[in-house]
Amino acid sequence: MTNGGKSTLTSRLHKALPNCCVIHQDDFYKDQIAVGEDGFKQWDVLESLDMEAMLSTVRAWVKDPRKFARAHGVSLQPSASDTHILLLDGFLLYSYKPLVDMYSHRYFLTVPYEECKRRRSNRSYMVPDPPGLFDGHVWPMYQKYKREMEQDGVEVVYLDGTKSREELFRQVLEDVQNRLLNRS
Ligand SMILES: Nc1ncnc2c1ncn2[C@@H]1O[C@H](COP(=O)(O)OP(=O)(O)OP(=O)(O)O)[C@@H](O)[C@H]1O
Ligand SMILES: NC(=O)c1ccc[n+]([C@@H]2O[C@H](CO)[C@@H](O)[C@H]2O)c1
Repeated sequence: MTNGGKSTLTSRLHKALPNCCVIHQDDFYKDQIAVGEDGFKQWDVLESLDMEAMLSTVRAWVKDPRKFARAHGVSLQPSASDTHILLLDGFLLYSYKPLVDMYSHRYFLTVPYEECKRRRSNRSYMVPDPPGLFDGHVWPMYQKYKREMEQDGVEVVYLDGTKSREELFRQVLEDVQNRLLNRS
């Protein structure tokens, strides 16, 4: 969800994991964002993101992670490990069918409504939120997509975004490391 702490956690994991690349969904916003029936620019709908371009970027990593890492300035471990990790950071990652089944791990950070609204009110996006956007658009869209995701049976590991940054980082790092070990 918005302001759950995704970018903060992603950045920590990126630094800690070897051979690790990151793709941010926010980098795939279209140039033109439509105005909806709710009267707001539709920042929080899937149609405002160029998901085909994001999918192509993910596929480029899948095809050749080394080449992808080099092209994105990620330094690779010269030695043994042939494990490559791609982190995706985004608020609508589990609502775009072509990507959903490609993930090996799915995490979902949540915070209560009040905390989400409080954090959001302290943020300054490239385009500032107009008055009423949170309750009139952001929150209802969050609820809609989350409901659809659950109805579609997409399995995610929910993370409590009110935990400290350190605790969240440790929890996910441990989980990822365990899964990587169990895989081999
Ligand atoms: N574990 C945490 N505890 C308290 N505050 C946090 C925590 N993680 C992040 N924050 C703060 O919450 C705000 C949102 O964090 P962040 O940018 O990581 O969220 P996000 O989910 O990527 O947001 P969005 O995608 O909606 O822009 C920031 O001000 C950040 O410093
Ligand atoms: N990245 C942007 O340009 C931008 C502009 C306006 C609003 N947002 C918000 O970012 C969140 C996703 O990270 C969504 O909730 C958007 O409303 C982003």
